[in-house]
Amino acid sequence: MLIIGIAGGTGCGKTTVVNQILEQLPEGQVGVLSQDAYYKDTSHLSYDERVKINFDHPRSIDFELLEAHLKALKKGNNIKQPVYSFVKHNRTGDTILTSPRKVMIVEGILILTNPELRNMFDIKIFVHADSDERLVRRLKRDISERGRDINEVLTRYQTTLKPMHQQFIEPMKEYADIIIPNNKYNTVAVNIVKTIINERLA
Ligand SMILES: Nc1ncnc2c1ncn2[C@@H]1O[C@H](COP(=O)(O)OP(=O)(O)O)[C@@H](O)[C@H]1O
Ligand SMILES: Nc1ccn([C@@H]2O[C@H](COP(=O)(O)O)[C@@H](O)[C@H]2O)c(=O)n1
Repeated sequence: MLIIGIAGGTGCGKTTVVNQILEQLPEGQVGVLSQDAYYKDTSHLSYDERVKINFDHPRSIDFELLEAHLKALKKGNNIKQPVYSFVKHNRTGDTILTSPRKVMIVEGILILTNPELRNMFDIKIFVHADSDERLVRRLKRDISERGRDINEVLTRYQTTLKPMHQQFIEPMKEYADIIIPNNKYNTVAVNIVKTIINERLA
């Protein structure tokens, strides 16, 4: 199994890059684990308490479960990937049955901060977009898709997102094998990653 880790700040385009990679590749050969599915279970908290969580700090992620799932897939076992709701700030209780594939992609803002997980990646990719571009994208996406308003996004950006990005995410570039500049759609870089994957699948 070839395991590719794709990191980068919120709104840099990780999900978009993953979807571009998956386009035209043979169906069922490449699987995806999203760090967002591994936000810790917060069922014991009220909604008002959940809203206040710092979702950009590594402690908000259930890395133990993510690592256990990746190890299980590597051994050839199926896993049940949790489904997360950005509206409820919690897991929904549903799961998605995920089978091992020849190539597994793990994507998320903080996946390179965890040394055990980082060591499992054969290729580490960091997607870069400037912070103003990421903020604009995040505003548009969170308002249209994640049930937020402008005040929520900007307050979260100033209080947690920006400082956590500087403290935990940006320094992870140091570990990257490939940095994809993504202020604009970058088909050249995506095609290079696709070529590497196709070689593995051949
Ligand atoms: N290169 C790009 N140029 C313009 N918009 C982009 C680009 N990449 C992604 N987007 C848009 O920005 C938003 C955030 O992208 P997404 O892939 O969800 O980022 P991430 O997964 O890193 O948070 C989405 O609405 C997406 O369509
Ligand atoms: N309940 C939550 C959980 C996370 N977030 C934000 O999501 C961002 C990470 O996801 P991307 O798809 O943007 O990489 C992260 O910056 C968290 O602030 C949230 O808003 N609510």
